[in-house]
Amino acid sequence: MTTLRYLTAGESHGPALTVIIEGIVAGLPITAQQINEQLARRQKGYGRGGRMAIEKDQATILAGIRGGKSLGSPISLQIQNRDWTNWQEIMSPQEDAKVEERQVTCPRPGHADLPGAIKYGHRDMRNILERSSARETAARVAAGAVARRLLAEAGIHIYSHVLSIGGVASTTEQDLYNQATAGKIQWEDLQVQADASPVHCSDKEAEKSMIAIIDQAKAQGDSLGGIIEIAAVGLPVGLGSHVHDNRRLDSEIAGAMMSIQAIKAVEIGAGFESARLPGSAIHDPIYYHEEKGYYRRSNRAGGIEGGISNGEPLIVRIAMKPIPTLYQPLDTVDITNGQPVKASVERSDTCAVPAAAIVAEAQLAIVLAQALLKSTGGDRLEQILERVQQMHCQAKNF
Ligand SMILES: Cc1cc2nc3c(=O)[nH]c(=O)nc-3n(C[C@H](O)[C@H](O)[C@H](O)COP(=O)(O)O)c2cc1C
Ligand SMILES: C=C(O[C@@H]1CC(C(=O)O)=C[C@@H](OP(=O)(O)O)[C@H]1O)C(=O)O
Repeated sequence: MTTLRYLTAGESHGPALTVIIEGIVAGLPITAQQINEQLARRQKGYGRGGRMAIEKDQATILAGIRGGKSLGSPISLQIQNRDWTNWQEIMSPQEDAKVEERQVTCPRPGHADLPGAIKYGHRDMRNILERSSARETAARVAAGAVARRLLAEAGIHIYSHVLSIGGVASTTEQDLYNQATAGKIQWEDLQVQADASPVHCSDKEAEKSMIAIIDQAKAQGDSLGGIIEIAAVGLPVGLGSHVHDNRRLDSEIAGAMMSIQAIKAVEIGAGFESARLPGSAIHDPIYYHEEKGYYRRSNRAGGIEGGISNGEPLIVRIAMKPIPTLYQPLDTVDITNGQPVKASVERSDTCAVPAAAIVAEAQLAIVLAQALLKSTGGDRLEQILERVQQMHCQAKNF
């Protein structure tokens, strides 16, 4: 069984982020430009703070790719932090680093500052925030870009859009995914529209209200979360398994989504709605067509039954909490003297929901590539692709 794994390293204001991806088969065409396109998508989005004006994320390929194709060896990627030049004396690994500067001693409610400091015994909570920062998601998106190249070869594509920000919800956006699921509009067109929108939502009316509410939150020193929907199409039947807890595709997806900084809830298909309705209104009746094989006319299961992909589009929704750093900070306690104070203010985003959508696409790509490699085995791309074709044929002719 081929396993795909990855490991990131890097502090937010350190010299660079690094990611090593192991388990990508040989022969996968992949370029730095394709990785950089995904990194650029993550950097867009209305409501981000000053840092995004400093960074221009680009991946340097250090290992595992030669002549535009994967070798089968671990792939190593690096993304420079341009902001490092402003932090090198403070963040230096050398003993003479100016660690007494920019110390954080007033923990921000909602961030990892206090529990992290207590756990690791750091009196300067910068030692926690540097790694708990979602800067690390750039490395995940780079890994996800490699995974999505593999998926694309196998005919699997991933899309996302924003459904709501700070409670301002689009009334039509959800319907677009329903129409795409029903084959009435193209998924690609939807993605182009979402990518062109500053809030990653194709509903222009909702976009205006979302921008207005972000502006308002910023003016008030507040922050906002929101809801994102992610879809994967082209999956063969049979990714994941019902036989063991950690082989269920839905459990792997939920874990990956919850691993994204500030994501607090995950739904697959009808999700929480399915608790409200009777079985007759929730489960998707099964039909058979000579050309298509088995299919559904609805997709409330969101493409997974029994922990296994059923061939329908995979639909995942996630909720992001508001950014914890507030320019009008909440009450906290100064850990140097136990006195009540206002929380530390670090340069911060007001809303990062559009960026989190791209991170969620990357996480989904990684989980699906892992599941694909587990089901297909193989060491080279053509072996994977042959097996995927076989899976499609077997499902159709079952
Ligand atoms: C793309 C992205 C950007 C973020 N930007 C900020 C930020 O500027 N300031 C901040 O305090 N938190 C930001 N966050 C959220 C924190 O990283 C997150 O709230 C923190 O890790 C604690 O969340 P947790 O309890 O889910 O781990 C961002 C999250 C994401 C996904
Ligand atoms: C750097 C990124 O996001 C950062 C995530 C983040 C946090 O606390 O999570 C805090 C901010 O960092 P800084 O204080 O350096 O501006 C964000 O900018 C990024 O997405 O690349």
